Amino acid sequence: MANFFDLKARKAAAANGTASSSAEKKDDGHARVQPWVEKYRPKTLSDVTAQDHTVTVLQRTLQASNLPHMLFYGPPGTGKTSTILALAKELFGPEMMRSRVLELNASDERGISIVREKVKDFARAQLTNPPAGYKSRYPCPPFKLIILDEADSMTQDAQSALRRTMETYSKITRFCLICNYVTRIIDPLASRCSKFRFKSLDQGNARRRLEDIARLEGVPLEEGAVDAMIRCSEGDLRKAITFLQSAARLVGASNGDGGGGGGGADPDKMDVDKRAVTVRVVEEIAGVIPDATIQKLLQAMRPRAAGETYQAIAKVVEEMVADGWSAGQTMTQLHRAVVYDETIPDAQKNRIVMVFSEIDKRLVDGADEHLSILDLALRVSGIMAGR
Ligand SMILES: Nc1ncnc2c1ncn2[C@@H]1O[C@H](COP(=O)(O)OP(=O)(O)OP(=O)(O)O)[C@@H](O)[C@H]1O
Repeated sequence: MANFFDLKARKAAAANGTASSSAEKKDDGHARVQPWVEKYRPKTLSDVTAQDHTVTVLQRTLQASNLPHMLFYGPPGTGKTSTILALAKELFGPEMMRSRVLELNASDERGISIVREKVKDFARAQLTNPPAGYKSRYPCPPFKLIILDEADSMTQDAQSALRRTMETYSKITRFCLICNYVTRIIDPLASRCSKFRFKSLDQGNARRRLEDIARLEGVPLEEGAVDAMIRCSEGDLRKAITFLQSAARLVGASNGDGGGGGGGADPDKMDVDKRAVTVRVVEEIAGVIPDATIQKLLQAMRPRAAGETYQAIAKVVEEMVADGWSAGQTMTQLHRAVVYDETIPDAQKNRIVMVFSEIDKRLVDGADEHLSILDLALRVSGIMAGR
């Protein structure tokens, strides 16, 4: 039964580790670039990092060959999809994955008709039996698994319809709902599931993973580059790995094709100075304004003699606009810089935050970016000066 769409099949193949190197070659013999997020997607539960509690509980359910309905929730890029795919693979084995697992997540797969047709059809379908001898390698328990990624984007009607399907076919079909916002899952559905919270990856784990990938791909890293990837990705490991791959391609620092040949760097072939991934390259790819620029703006906003403040701020803002930095990005980074600045008293920070929210709304309403940032900087500067 071909339950996977093309995309899903490719994703699952990558998850299964079945994307052979020959499959990565185009007909003309050139290597096709494989996203490192897929290449390094955890293949087993024990490959999943930083989600120890969840992994331990799931490993127990694996030993018991039984699964409850599950709800995985948490921020993007923290391993939710990888975990359920790894679990499914360990439970059913690669051969039976095709007939026992249905994964849906595309944006057009959220309406009630999908739940009524595709999900229900799969949920009530007879189980196919594993080939002889297969069970000795994989538990392959007598149920199927439906993975609904981005379940928080399902309409309320679709979620209500799902509730019934879940109940009716629970003997032969288990569900795993995946979402970022658990509050968007209706209560009757959430209460039928065991909930697993995925947390943002901490610095240590994210660093180890990124450094491992860089080593395997032969990517030299400037000091601080991994920190920059972690900072710019805000706990989203998918984003961080993508930054690493994009940066490596930009500086021509990965082995072979940029899709990675593995095996580590060859120091003889590599001009480390020229080809290392730098902090600046990472920040550029991430669209992050250099720290020095934000500090310059903050410096201009510090209290100074009357009349000079406007000139100092206007000059920096003008340079930033000329460099193409967006108001949104400036606001995000300036906000962080101000909030973490211990020299600014809390009472002032409270007032400053109000200014940020006001300007943010104004920008959403379509106000001019240059003028809005200028206004923001001047008003925050005024508050910092005690006015
Ligand atoms: N905990 C983790 N351990 C190892 N790799 C991880 C982890 N989290 C994320 N990754 C890496 O990031 C990629 C994306 O992870 P995954 O798709 O599982 O995230 P997700 O939580 O399902 O994200 P989203 O909510 O955006 O769907 C994986 O292919 C893997 O390379």
